Amino acid sequence: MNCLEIQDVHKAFGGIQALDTCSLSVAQGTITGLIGPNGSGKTTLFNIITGYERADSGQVRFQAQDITNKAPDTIFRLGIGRTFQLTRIFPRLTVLENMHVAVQRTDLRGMFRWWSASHERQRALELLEFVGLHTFKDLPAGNLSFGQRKLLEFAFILIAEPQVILLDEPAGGVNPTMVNYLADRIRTLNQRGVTFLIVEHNMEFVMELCHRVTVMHRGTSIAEGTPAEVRANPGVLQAYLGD
Ligand SMILES: Nc1ncnc2c1ncn2[C@@H]1O[C@H](COP(=O)(O)OP(=O)(O)OP(=O)(O)O)[C@@H](O)[C@H]1O
Repeated sequence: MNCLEIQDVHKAFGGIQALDTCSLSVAQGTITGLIGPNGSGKTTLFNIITGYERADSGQVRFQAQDITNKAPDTIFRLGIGRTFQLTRIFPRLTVLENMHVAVQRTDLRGMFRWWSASHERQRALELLEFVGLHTFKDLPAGNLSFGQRKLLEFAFILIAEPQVILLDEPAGGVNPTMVNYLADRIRTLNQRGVTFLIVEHNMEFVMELCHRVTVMHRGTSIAEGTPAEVRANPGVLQAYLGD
């Protein structure tokens, strides 16, 4: 079953057609990679799925429900969490305080009104432990490395227990040990039933981690399959070489 379906989405920025009749689907319970050359429309597609950009036309469905152009907080509440290419943390607050801020953000406040302060703290600590940051909980988040900040952002979205998680370049600028650790956390969550859609330029990471891979080129999906199928597809190499 597909949990996410994108159908014939168009999006232009002025004269630039960022998405052009873009269709793809993400099967429930998979880790799906979204790859493609720079400027092929991957981040624009993420922004449209999560409500940060409006589609000019086309449809986005989540669990068979039309979510096209709904507000980001509505989509988040429905169960789609995402991270961004650049991290969004408060550097002078501690790691734990950053977790509390994440809970307090408007889009989460309504969902967790019933949380007591102690429950919130316990859940925040559990998630910090899950992403391996619990020993840093009392340090300013600004002291964290770039990779650790990405793990902290990952913990933010886990607060809401999303069914689908969209990760935008999770391995970009992150050292290899941290990349392996992140892959392990993604696999663990996937085994618990979370579906992933991951934009990533690190091919080794994508090919080892993902069950399915979709390739974008000039605003549309040009190939889809297992990592081995995509790797063997001559059209994919052509897209990267710039036809
Ligand atoms: N807000 C915007 N205003 C104008 N043009 C934009 C905007 N966002 C994206 N674009 C353009 O749309 C096209 C697709 O960009 P997008 O960032 O979605 O590609 P991408 O595949 O994510 O690239 P990258 O791998 O470099 O992150 C590019 O030509 C880009 O310059």
